[in-house]
Amino acid sequence: MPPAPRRINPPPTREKLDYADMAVIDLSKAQDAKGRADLAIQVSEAMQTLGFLYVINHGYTSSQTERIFDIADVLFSCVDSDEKRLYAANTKVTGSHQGYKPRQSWHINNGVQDQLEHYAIHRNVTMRQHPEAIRPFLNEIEAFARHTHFNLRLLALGLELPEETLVNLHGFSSVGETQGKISFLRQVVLPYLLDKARFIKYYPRSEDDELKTKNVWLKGHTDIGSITVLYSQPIAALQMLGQGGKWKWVKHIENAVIINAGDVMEFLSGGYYKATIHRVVQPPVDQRNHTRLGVFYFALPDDNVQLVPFIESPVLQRVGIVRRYEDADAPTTEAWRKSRTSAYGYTQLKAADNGSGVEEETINGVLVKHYN
Ligand SMILES: O=C(O)CCC(=O)C(=O)O
Ligand SMILES: [Fe+2]
Repeated sequence: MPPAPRRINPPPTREKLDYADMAVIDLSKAQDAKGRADLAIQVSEAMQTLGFLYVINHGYTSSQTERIFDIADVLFSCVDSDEKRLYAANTKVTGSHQGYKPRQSWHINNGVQDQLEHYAIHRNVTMRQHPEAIRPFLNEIEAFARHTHFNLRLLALGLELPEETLVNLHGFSSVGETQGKISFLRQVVLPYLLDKARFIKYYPRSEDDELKTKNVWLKGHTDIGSITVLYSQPIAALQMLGQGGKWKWVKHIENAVIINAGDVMEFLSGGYYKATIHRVVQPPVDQRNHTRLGVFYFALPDDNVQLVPFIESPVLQRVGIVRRYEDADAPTTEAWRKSRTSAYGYTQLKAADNGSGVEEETINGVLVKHYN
């Protein structure tokens, strides 16, 4: 394997934080059908309540995970600013994140721009050119992206869909059959063939920026796609909006991944799986002054998929479907992804009428909220 500079993280914080009580899904128990059925129930419950869960024993060893973080940092530490400009995503125009997002391109609050840089790579790593320093690692990034298939089986099982069908569908790669009624399996399994890995590096900010934004680094939001997979790392900063409107910290678990559903999953599951609001804030005192590196996997269905709820699911037939729009008005993934992505951080948000401090925008007829 080509060498990558080693990146050393600080130890986990010693501060007592108000942590979210998230379910821990142990994938080593997924060896047999009974184990998988039990896990599916746990996943389903977690997705309907907190909307955030941990997965452990996901098949990557700690050193494999560390290696991915080292590789991710190459994109930020080993590429100079001229070359970064060459590979800029130009998200506002393209509605796509592929490439670099430079620091200070999104508005956070009170005139303060973000201090995070990110790089997104499509699962098919050959789709675009990448900076020279990262080229030796593209095979490993592709393997990493493929590695994340596992979550979907459990999420689909939670909707009482046949497990074997899912397994068989893992090799499914055609995206041309999207006319007529598309099955949920296809909509939810397909994403893993089509979406992207994203690496984010957050830089410490000035005291002035901290004051003006009340320590918010990335505003409260729901994710755009179906599922986000986030590799747990020790710098505390991620918070989710818990029941009762209280922000809870997400605790680091060594070599766990954190999974949450996004808007698309909420649409497809008729509100059954919740897209939970989360944000990033300044880390606790003993972890400030460090950069914070994040490794993510964002799943999105194929661009042609119309985001209508999966009416075949026995679970949804029992509990009922909550629609955010009429089926006839449902956006395609492409329309949703492009308008959400190009608006994020760039549009002027409107304060909600109820004085709650929440800001709003309307995307494809769906009200999208941002929290401070
Ligand atoms: O940095 C994190 O922990 C979360 C980032 C996030 O929410 C996002 O990129 O959508
Ligand atoms: Fe997010």
